[in-house]
Amino acid sequence: MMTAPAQAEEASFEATLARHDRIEPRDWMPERYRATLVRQIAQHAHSEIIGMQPEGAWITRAPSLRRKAILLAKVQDEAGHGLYLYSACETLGVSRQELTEKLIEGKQKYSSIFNYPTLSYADVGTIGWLVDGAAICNQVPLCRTSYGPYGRAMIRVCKEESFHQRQGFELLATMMRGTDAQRAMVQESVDRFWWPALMMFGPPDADSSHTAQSMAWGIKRDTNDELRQKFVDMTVPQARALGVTLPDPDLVWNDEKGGHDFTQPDWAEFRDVVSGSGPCNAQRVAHRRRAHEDGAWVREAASAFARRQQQEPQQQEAVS
Ligand SMILES: CC(C)(COP(=O)(O)OP(=O)(O)OC[C@H]1O[C@@H](n2cnc3c(N)ncnc32)[C@H](O)[C@@H]1OP(=O)(O)O)[C@@H](O)C(=O)NCCC(=O)NCCSC(=O)Cc1ccccc1
Repeated sequence: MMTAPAQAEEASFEATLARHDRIEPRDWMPERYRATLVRQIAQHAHSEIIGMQPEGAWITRAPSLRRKAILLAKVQDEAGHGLYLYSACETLGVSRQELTEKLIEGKQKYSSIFNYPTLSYADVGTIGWLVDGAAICNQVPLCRTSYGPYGRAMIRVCKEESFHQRQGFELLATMMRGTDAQRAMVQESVDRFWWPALMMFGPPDADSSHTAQSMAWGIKRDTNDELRQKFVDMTVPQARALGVTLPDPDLVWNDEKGGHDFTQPDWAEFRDVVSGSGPCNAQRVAHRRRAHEDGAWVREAASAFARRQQQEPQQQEAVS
């Protein structure tokens, strides 16, 4: 039996959701709401951090100084997105340290897309165009998510992602104006990334364990299938403008539904990748673990410095 104060708290939580208002860190929230947010925001933060690897691998091999500067800035933005998201998650009572440990122990997920390799420089453009394009489709509605710190983090993230998407499109458009070999490189890259990009939205609604509850709580604003459809409809005219073919012969406009019909990705492959058997899962997590371990001395030095500053404020002032 719920006590009267507990009932009042729950009623206030429900009323906030009904007004499409925000739940803030100090507000009462059901434990399952909190746990769902920690799961989703942590997965999102880990995706940004692991997502630095496939593109980061090309920084030293960028074809020009201009492309190198652009790629460096993009990868750096992704680190920033990871940090905002870890901060949003910390408002729910878990530390970044805890979340990082869960990631490197394989106890928390990150997006399936980053378990595929980047085999050519065109992949940098395709990731910008398709992967950031899918991320925008998914994240713009999350600016209206019911948890305040998550929604506010999404606003800046989306602005940067939309810039990333345009740089990817511009890179591919430049290659498409180049040689036959460059055009073939773009097409081959799009052929590889199309299906994994469709998987980014998660399993079909009928197999999605969390969608119904997350929609009821206003954490998610659209279902996985709705967002996938939006992504396909948005991408088809862009592919036409680029002059690339999306690798789905059954991709056609359907007047009746006002959207495209398209082939579903291979959901068995998705399950394999999510459960750890994708082409790069082991490599991605090992790399993140190594970076975390190699950075231990920096964390220790920063903590020692902060402790010393607290202990000797006057001395510090005198030095500065
Ligand atoms: C839509 C979904 C991803 C999944 O819906 P939900 O309601 O949460 O789950 P649902 O019941 O439908 O699924 C059942 C199970 O399957 C899991 N699973 C599902 N899909 C995936 C997947 N694709 N990969 C791996 N796992 C997936 C799901 O966790 C659950 O497992 P669990 O029960 O926990 O064991 C949602 O969490 C969301 O919107 N997240 C925020 C956005 C976000 O995280 N974006 C990341 C990309 S950011 C980016 O790309 C930026 C960038 C660009 C370029 C370069 C670098 C960076």
